[in-house]
Amino acid sequence: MNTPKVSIRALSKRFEGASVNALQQIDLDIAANEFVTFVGASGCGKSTLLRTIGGLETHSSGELLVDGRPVTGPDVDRAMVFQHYSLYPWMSVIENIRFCRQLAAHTRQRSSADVEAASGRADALLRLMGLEASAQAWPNQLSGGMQQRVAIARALMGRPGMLLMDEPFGALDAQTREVMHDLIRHVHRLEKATIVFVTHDVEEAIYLGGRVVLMAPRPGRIDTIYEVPFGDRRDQDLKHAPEFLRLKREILERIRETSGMKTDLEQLQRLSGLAESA
Ligand SMILES: Nc1ncnc2c1ncn2[C@@H]1O[C@H](COP(=O)(O)OP(=O)(O)OP(=O)(O)O)[C@@H](O)[C@H]1O
Repeated sequence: MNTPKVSIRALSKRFEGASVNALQQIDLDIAANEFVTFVGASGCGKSTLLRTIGGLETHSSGELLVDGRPVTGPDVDRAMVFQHYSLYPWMSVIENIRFCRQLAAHTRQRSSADVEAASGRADALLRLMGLEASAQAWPNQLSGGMQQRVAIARALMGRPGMLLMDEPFGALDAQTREVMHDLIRHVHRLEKATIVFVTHDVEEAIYLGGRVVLMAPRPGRIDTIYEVPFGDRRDQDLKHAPEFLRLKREILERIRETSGMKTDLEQLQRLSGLAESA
C-alpha cells in the first residue's frame, strides 16, 4: 500500500488545565488526493484535529505523520483556509494571492525572478477561481464568497499537497455555498491536493467528501467513518436523491446521539408531558 498522506496513531491531546481530552486515541489514515470531511457536535475536537495536522497545535501523545514524517510545525505544503477570510485589506486581490509566494521567496532565499515566474500561477488561479475581473479590487469591495475565493487562491499559490479547511463556507449564504461546493470539487480534481474539510453542515460534508468522519465530544474521538457511495459524478440534484437524504438522516441522527442532545430532548418531552398531566 502507498504511504498515506496523513497517518495518525493513538493521538491524544489535552489542553492545559482541561479535565477531559480534546482528542482521545485518534487513529486515521488519509490517502493522497483524498477529500475527507469531518462533522460532529460542537466541541468534539474537529478544529483541534485539523490544527494539529496543520502543525498549529501540538499533541500530547501518539503519532502524527505527513508523507511519512512527523509534524513539527506549520509547513507551506499544508495550507489552511479558515471561516474568516483573513485577507490583507491593504493589498489588492492579485497582491493577496501573490503574497505567499513572496514570503516563500524571502524565507528560502529565492531570487525575485522566481517570484516573477509565479505570476503565471497567480493568473491561472485568478481564472480558476473566476476572479479575473476583480484582480485589482480591494478585499472590502468584494462579497464574502468572492473574498473566500481569494483566500483559497492564495492558499493554492504555493502548490500545497494539502488544503486544511476549517468551516470555510460557514459564513456564506446558501446559494453562494452551493457555488463554492462545485468550485472546491473542481479545484480538488484539478490541483490533486489532499483536502481535509471541517464543517457543521452534514449535507456539505456528504456532497464534498469521499469519506465523512463523524467525531463525538467529551473526550473528542472518532465515532464513525462513513464511505460516501456517490463516486466523482456529483451535481446539486444529488442533494435531493433518496440515498443522499438517507445518509444525511443517518449521520444527523448519530450526531444527536453522540452529543447528548437526543437525551436532552427526550427529557424535555417527558417533562412537558408531566407538566401537562399535572
Ligand atoms: N486553546 C484552547 N484551550 C483550551 N481548550 C480548548 C482550546 N481550543 C479548544 N479547546 C477545547 O477543546 C475541545 C475541542 O474544541 P474544538 O474547537 O476542536 O471543537 P470543534 O469540534 O471544532 O467545535 P466547534 O464545532 O464548536 O467549532 C473543546 O472542549 C474546546 O473547549
